[in-house]
Amino acid sequence: MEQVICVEDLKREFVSKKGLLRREKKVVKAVDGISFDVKRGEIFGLLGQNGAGKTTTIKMLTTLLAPTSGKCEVLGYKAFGEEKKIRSRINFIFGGEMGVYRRLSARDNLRYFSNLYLIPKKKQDERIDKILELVNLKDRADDLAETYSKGMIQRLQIARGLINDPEILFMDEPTVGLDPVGARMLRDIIRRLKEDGKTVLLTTHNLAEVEELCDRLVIINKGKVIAKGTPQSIKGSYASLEDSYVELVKGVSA
Ligand SMILES: Nc1ncnc2c1ncn2[C@@H]1O[C@H](COP(=O)(O)OP(=O)(O)OP(=O)(O)O)[C@@H](O)[C@H]1O
Repeated sequence: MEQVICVEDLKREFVSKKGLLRREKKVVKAVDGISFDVKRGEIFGLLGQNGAGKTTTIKMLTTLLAPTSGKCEVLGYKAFGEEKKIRSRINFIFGGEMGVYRRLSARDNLRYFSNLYLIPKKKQDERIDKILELVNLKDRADDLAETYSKGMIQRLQIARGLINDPEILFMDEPTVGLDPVGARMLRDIIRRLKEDGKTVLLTTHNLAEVEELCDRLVIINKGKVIAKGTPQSIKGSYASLEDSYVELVKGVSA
């Protein structure tokens, strides 16, 4: 299978000033030499405790943040240096309620983002209808987003993330704050994206979700990879992936 993400010994440091006179430098190694790859069509999980370096990694992969060093390639191009070749072919969704206009309907939100991506007017209606259908928003497509539930807003965010028909969709905690029904609907959508041939890289703190959805995953802790493989291989002889995860994280923190 074709590799669409390749990360090797990737590092990102942040330097901040501390102390009363802000003369002391503090270096945070947010991502400290991680390596993994993602193949086309996979649902790939990026897991780790708060502050492990997940968002920093996603920002580098989505061309929003420059690495300090290491290899960070997406669709065969350098995420920093060749970002123009990547941007039109990927998209990302961050959990929470940012990224859509609440004073517009779902349809108008999607028209707006279609225009930003320079999607020809002729193609827009067909694509928007198809996406609204996929995320189960067709019935409410013309109501203002401010009247939507949290789950509907989250689905509208996914719709926004699909507007450029991306080959890779990055999702940072897509089911955060959703009730069980809403979260399940979202997982169904993610599975349908895979059936459609898309690659999905997601972060989540929900281990059952990872077990259910992900083909492979990597667990990072303090910027370093502590485990990678299929949910089954990481679970090993533990009763659940969660048990195995807790032991792994405890092991490196001891
Ligand atoms: N702009 C920044 N300046 C300084 N430190 C930063 C910056 N961005 C992130 N960090 C630090 O880098 C480390 C990794 O942060 P990151 O947001 O990548 O973690 P995360 O795994 O996404 O966490 P969470 O699950 O809480 O979202 C943390 O220690 C964080 O404080």
